[in-house]
Amino acid sequence: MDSTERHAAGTEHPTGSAGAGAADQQPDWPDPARLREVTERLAGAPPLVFPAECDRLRERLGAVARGEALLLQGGDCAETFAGATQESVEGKLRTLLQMAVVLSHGAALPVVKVGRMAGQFAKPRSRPVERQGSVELPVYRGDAVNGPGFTARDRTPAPERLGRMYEASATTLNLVRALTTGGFADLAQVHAWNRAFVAATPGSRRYERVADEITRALAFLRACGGDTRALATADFHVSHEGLLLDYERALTRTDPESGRTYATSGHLLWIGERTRRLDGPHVAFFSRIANPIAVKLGPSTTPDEVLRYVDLLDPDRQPGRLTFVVRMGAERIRDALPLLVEKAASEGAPVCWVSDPMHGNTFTGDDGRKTRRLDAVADELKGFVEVHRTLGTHAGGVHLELTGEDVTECLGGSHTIAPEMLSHRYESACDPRLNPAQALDLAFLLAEWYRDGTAALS
Ligand SMILES: O=C[C@H](O)[C@H](O)COP(=O)(O)O
Ligand SMILES: C=C(OP(=O)(O)O)C(=O)O
Ligand SMILES: [Mn+2]
Repeated sequence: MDSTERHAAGTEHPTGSAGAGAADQQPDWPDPARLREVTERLAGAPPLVFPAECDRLRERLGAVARGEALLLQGGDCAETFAGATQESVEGKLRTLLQMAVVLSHGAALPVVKVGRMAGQFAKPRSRPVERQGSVELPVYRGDAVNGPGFTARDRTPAPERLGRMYEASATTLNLVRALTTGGFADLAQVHAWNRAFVAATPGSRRYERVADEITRALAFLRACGGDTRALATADFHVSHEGLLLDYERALTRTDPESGRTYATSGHLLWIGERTRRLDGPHVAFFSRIANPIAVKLGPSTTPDEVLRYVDLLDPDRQPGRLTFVVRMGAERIRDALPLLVEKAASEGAPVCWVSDPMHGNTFTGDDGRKTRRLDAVADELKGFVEVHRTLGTHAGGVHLELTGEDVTECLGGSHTIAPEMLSHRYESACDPRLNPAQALDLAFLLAEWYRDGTAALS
């Protein structure tokens, strides 16, 4: 058996198939032979990301763990193959870069930018099937698995989609790399976009103050002989939920220099709330890859579980290796988070704490669409910052579902989206995303909380 075959076979693979029981949330592939063919091909394909890039992100996240930087992570809930276009990738990048400038100014810290991009094609779901009238079909699990149309043909999991996931990820990464090393990320240009947003935003006096300060800071930088183009190369990495273990195992590679094994499907992978079973195959797989990794923590998480994740996933206590992304809901964050943070701090675990204020605040509106109120999202984020301020720990950043297009999927914001507007442009393949104005609203609020504290601000 050559190394390619070993990768595909699983049992002798460096990331193995350990972990009790079957992996949660895996598709019911109807044709295992076809699945094997596809994963064997992927096991011989070039890596999408390289070990040195993953190590670099881990170092940058080490600064977040030490309180010297912030993490901004964002992108679609579910990427689609059709969405791997220049326009769509540019829009998300632009929004994230704009947010990063605002946050960096507010917190006076560098911002580590990570897209939910170039691999976010698979979804865990609450229910395995969807029923419409008397017809029941497998639920849509992301373009990596099946199609969104409510037909048996679309909904049958098709392994060749894993090959298309690899290709769409490569296309997206190519765009990300080109855009972040070209003039697109020039700080002066990004700030000009922010000024345009502020000018077009109703009641934006508070934003104007921040935008004026950034304008002055840029003028000062130039006066000192600095060059905003020197900042044009944005350090940008990509991430996704490492959900489909067949795909992830096929794309692991062992670095001949260090002998360490990396998932090469993305720089950072995370374990979702639905697959974080301590004795499960996802945790076992993640314990064997050297990438920076994250775990989503929902409201049922206990302090002891937090410690077990640290022991299993970051036994060397390496700053930047492990990030906890908390998604409790606005009503629970202030009660549920302190015990978890205190437990990790008392053990000296050098983890990053990041808020996902989206997934605990989803509800289904009268028209049957999933949505989120920006007020609730902001409230959870504020609660997250408050908890850390009270404990004297570092609120390490934010993880958001957002898009660069003017969609109408979440409610509220300074360009108010009202419930009757949801149908205008609801395009998400899964969960409702912030549009660029809502994402920037949140960035300006968060920047104020970092700068001035949360107490004095509404
Ligand atoms: O993105 C997260 C989950 O996949 C999503 O919230 C699940 O949605 P569902 O409850 O509609 O299955
Ligand atoms: C599935 C997701 O979140 P969670 O695992 O936190 O529910 C997600 O980030 O899209
Ligand atoms: Mn989601």
